Amino acid sequence: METTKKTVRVAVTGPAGQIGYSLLFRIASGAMLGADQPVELRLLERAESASSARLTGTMMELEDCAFPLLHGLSAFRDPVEAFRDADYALLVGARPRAPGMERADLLEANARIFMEQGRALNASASRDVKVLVVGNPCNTNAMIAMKNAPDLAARNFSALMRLDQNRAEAQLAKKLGCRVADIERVAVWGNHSPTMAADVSFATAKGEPVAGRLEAAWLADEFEPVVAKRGGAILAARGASSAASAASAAIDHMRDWALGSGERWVTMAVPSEGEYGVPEGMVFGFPCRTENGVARPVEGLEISEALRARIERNVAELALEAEAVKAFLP
Ligand SMILES: NC(=O)C1=CN([C@@H]2O[C@H](COP(=O)(O)OP(=O)(O)OC[C@H]3O[C@@H](n4cnc5c(N)ncnc54)[C@H](O)[C@@H]3O)[C@@H](O)[C@H]2O)C=CC1
Ligand SMILES: O=C([O-])CC(=O)C(=O)O
Repeated sequence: METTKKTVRVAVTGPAGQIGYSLLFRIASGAMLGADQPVELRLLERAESASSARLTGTMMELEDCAFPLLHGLSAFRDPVEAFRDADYALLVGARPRAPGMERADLLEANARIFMEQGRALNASASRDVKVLVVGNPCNTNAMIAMKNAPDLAARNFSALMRLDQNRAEAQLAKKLGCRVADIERVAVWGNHSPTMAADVSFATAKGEPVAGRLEAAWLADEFEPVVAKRGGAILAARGASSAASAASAAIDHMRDWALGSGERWVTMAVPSEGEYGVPEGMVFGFPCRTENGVARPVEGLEISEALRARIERNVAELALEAEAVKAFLP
C-alpha cells in the first residue's frame, strides 16, 4: 500500500531471542501500527557471540521478507544509540525463567538491565516514546525503567499483561462455547505472577453478563489457576517459556495503545495514579481504555470484597518486589 505517513522508530531489545523471532516480523508487516505506517526497526542485542550470530540471521530474514513498510533496519549494542528518537520501545531482552523458577526469581538477574535502559531512554528517546516492558518480572522492571527516566512522563511506561487477558478470554470462550471475539470486559488486575487476579465480574459474551452463568467452583478451581499459572504450564510442556503468544500479546498491547481501544477494555500494567487504592507509581494491571495515545484505567467500577482482597494481595507482592530492587532506583 502507498503511504505518506512519516516513518516511526521502533526500538526492540532482545531481538535475537525467542520472542524477538516472533515479534519483529509482525511489527515490520504492519500488524502493530497499521498497514499504512512505515517503521524503522532499531535492534538492541548483547555483544555475546551466539546472540550476535542469531541476530545477523534474523536481520537477513527480515530483509528477505521485503516488507514494504520496513523503511530502516539497524543493530546496536549501546542503548542510548538504539533508543535515539525512538517513538516506541519494546523491552524484551532479559533472562527468561528456567523450569523450577518463579518470575520473581529473575528480579536480581534483570533489574540492572532495566535501570540502564531507563537511563538510556531518558537520555535519547522521543519525549512521547511509548515503552512496553516484556522482560520479567515485567511490572517491577517497568517501574525500575520509569523511575530511572525522570524526564519522561510516567504514563509513557507500561508492562505486558495482555497475555493474561488473552489467556483468560480463550478459557472463557471455550467454557461458554462462543468465540473469543464475542467476549468483552475481561480484566486481569495486579502483577504478572501467579497472584494476578483474573476477573470475569464485569465480563460479557455477546453483550450479556457471564458471571451468573459460571459455577463458583469452575472459577476458583479451574479458570483462575489456569490463567495465573499458564506461563508455568507452557514452560513445563515446551521446555522453554511462551514466546509466540507473548509476541502476539505485545503486538495487541502496542496496537491498542497507539491506535485506540474504543470502548473495549484492554488489560495493561500502567503506573497507578491511585486508582482503586493502588499506590501511586506502582505498575499494576488494570482494565484500561486508550485514546489519542494515552492509556487510562477504567474508573468507577464497583469492586466486590473478594476482588478487593485479591487486588490488595497484588499490591503487597509488588511492594515486596520494589523493596528487593531498591538498589536500582534513584
Ligand atoms: N510479560 C509477559 O507476558 C512475558 C514475558 N516474558 C519474558 O520475556 C523475556 C524474554 O524472553 P525470551 O525471548 O523467551 O528470552 P530469550 O532468552 O530467548 O531471549 C532474550 C534475548 O535478550 C537478549 N538480552 C539479554 N540481555 C539484554 C540486554 N541487556 N540488552 C539487549 N538484549 C539483551 C539475549 O541475548 C537474548 O537474545 C524473559 O524475561 C521472559 O521471562 C516471556 C513471556 C511472556
Ligand atoms: O511464565 C514465564 O516465565 C513467561 C511468562 O511470563 C508467561 O508465559 O506468562
